[in-house]
Amino acid sequence: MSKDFITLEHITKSFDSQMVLDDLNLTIKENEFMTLLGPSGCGKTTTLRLIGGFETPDIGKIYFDGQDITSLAPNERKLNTVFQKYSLFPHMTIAENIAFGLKISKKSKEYINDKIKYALKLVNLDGFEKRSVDSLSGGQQQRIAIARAIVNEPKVLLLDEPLGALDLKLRQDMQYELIRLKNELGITFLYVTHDQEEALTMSDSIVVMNQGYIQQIGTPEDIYNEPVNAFVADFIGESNIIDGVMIEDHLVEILDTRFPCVDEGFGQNCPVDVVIRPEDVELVEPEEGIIDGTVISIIFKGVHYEIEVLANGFEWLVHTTKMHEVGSKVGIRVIPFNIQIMNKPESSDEEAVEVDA
Ligand SMILES: Nc1ncnc2c1ncn2[C@@H]1O[C@H](COP(=O)(O)OP(=O)(O)OP(=O)(O)O)[C@@H](O)[C@H]1O
Repeated sequence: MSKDFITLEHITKSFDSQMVLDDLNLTIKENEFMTLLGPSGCGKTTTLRLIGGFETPDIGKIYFDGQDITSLAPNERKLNTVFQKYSLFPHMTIAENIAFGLKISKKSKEYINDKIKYALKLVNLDGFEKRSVDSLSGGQQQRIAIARAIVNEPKVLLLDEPLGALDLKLRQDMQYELIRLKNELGITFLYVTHDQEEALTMSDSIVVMNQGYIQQIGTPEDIYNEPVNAFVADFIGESNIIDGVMIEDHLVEILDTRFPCVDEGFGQNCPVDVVIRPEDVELVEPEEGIIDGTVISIIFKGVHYEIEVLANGFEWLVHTTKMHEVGSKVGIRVIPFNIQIMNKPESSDEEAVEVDA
């Protein structure tokens, strides 16, 4: 198991009396690719900027490899940050851009030239030294920004939506490049995105945030398959989220219908949130399922059809490879294992969730 590398302890941060982070605790392991994921304004960038040294916490401590770095300036931390706007210097060549940090730290010409070659090779842009910034595509510029960060040999790369400006195909290519870089260089990555698919693809672990609180920390599989609450389930992938009542262990009632499930220990007649993924809903002949409904819309999505079925007043989202017709009657079946039961939040305010990082 890798050692703890960056630790945030009881971090609180406000701007203009607005609390943005409230008692945030987080540990990032060495060589981990950790992603902060959450809706706009939930505090992801602020968390990254605190670690990078661009903001100071009101309360709390930040440790890097055992050392308290809370009050160190950004250039005194062995971290490099790549922001969404890659901020290359337009009047410099690619080589000059990459060399910028190394020149400031007064490295020899030979060392700098070797590093430029090495970094360009790593980001698959060999031979681009003399090119101007203008002559590069957005994706190539982004790769140069990453190369510029890498030559400083940071132990940690902080990436704030670094692929946000790229089109889908380039994003996907760059996602693979970043994973490759992480594996080749053994750098610890802290990555910020609001794109759940990107987070699921790239991360060793995902931190789901909402309104300044951590909702869940886990592997992509954990977060997708075992969301701790309806917010996480809704944010990560599509879901049917339905009010329910736990009748007893292994039996939940939703939409006036009883569904067998595998959960237990909620107590009798406990109100719960029931989450069912669209790919886990099976459409069968009427009366062969647990509940009957009518197909109200069908969209072809390439790999599957996205179908809405109205059953007992609820519009079920279903992903299936089988064709159906709008207006047809269907039965809905869900195997007990695919029904996730969650406690309802205690109040409408988002609650902090105790997590083991
Ligand atoms: N320097 C600042 N001054 C005042 N308010 C700020 C400042 N920086 C951030 N905030 C506020 O703090 C909250 C969290 O911002 P933050 O940028 O951390 O969110 P985020 O999750 O990264 O959002 P996004 O995905 O939109 O970038 C927002 O309400 C934002 O307006």
